[in-house]
Amino acid sequence: MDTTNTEKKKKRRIVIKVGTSSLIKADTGVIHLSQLAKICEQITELQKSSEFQCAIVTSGAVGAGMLQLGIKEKPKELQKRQALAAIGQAHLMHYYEDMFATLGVKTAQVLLTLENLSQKSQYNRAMNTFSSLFDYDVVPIVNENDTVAVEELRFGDNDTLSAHVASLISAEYLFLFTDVDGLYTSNPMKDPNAKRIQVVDDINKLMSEVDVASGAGSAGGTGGMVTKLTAARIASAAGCKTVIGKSTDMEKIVECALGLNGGKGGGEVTPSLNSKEYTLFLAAADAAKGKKRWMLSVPVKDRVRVNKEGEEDIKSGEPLLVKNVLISDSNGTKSSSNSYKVQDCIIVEDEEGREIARAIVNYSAEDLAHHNLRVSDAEEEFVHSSNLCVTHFNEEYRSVSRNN
Ligand SMILES: N[C@@H](CCC(=O)OP(=O)(O)O)C(=O)O
Repeated sequence: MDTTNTEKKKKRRIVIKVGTSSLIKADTGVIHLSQLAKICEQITELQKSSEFQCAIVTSGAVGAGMLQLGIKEKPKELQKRQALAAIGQAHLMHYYEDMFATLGVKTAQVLLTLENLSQKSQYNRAMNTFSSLFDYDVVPIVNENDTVAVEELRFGDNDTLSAHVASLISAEYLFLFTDVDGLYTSNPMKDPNAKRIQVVDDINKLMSEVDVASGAGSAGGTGGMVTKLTAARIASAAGCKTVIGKSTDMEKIVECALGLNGGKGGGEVTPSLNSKEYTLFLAAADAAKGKKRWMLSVPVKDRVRVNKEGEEDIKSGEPLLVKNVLISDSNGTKSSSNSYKVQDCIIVEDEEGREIARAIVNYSAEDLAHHNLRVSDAEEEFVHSSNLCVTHFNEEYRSVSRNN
């Protein structure tokens, strides 16, 4: 066979997010070295297989900073946490670098803020940088740039950051490793009837069935189940599958999800996955691309509800018209906090308040609330179709978008 013309095989990209609870021992506050070693070994195996390119999103900078200064309780003041992150980040990277160097893998530190990704030019720069890092066969180790992030432009938690990274690098899988073995119907520590959810293909349905708030994060971390669902929704819209599982089960989860043990499936979802100890979120059949994908990284300013007609239009790729946006009615019932401006990014909800899309709007809340505009400009586009990114996926949405 002529190998000179053989196309270079595209590698499968994977994002692995490791939470504070997996890296710092809760009782002593020290780095969990054996766990860190396991994570690095697992990633080394994937990276050296020539099939995968891996990025790590790691928490633990604040925890490592606390360890350095001998502080036992996480301070409430943001400023102090940001200082601790600055102290701990270098310490954390030192552990990763040492461990990976022993295993023969090179690493890079990438610190990002939501503000970076919300600027299209910086988003593109970051995308290209990741691409070059992968070409150099280096593992990017990502964290939020905690020291400079301002409140309104912070990811705030690394679950969300990891989903943005997965979207940015077109990852096939996002693994959210934590101290629980998946998403439960309620808190398994308190409710003996709590059941683990195996496969999720409709986040909105799931949110109506699950007591998400009960699955809060650990004391050392920031995220919980709510942030994991937000992450899964972003990743799914970007065409990436999300897995939530225990970091101690990392090896078997990664092997199973990626199809490394069975071989044949090549990582595709099979019914046999249903019996594994993690929760798998499926990806959108039609992943958002280009500008629509970038929109997933633009901070959301408000939420707006639409009627059934508006929902149908969004589903079939049509623009959202002014007349289909629900604004305050004569009883004063409001569908949004009315604070968005022209060209802001908002979440579009159905009549029941379930997220269906992200949108960049042509009118401000004030414009819309103005009666004259509503009557005369009802057929105007509130959002152009190129500025609408669907973030809700189930069978109905998939089959509609497939047919278009
Ligand atoms: N950027 C922060 C992590 C914030 C965070 O999301 O923590 P976690 O809930 O443990 O994933 C740090 O490095 O400490």
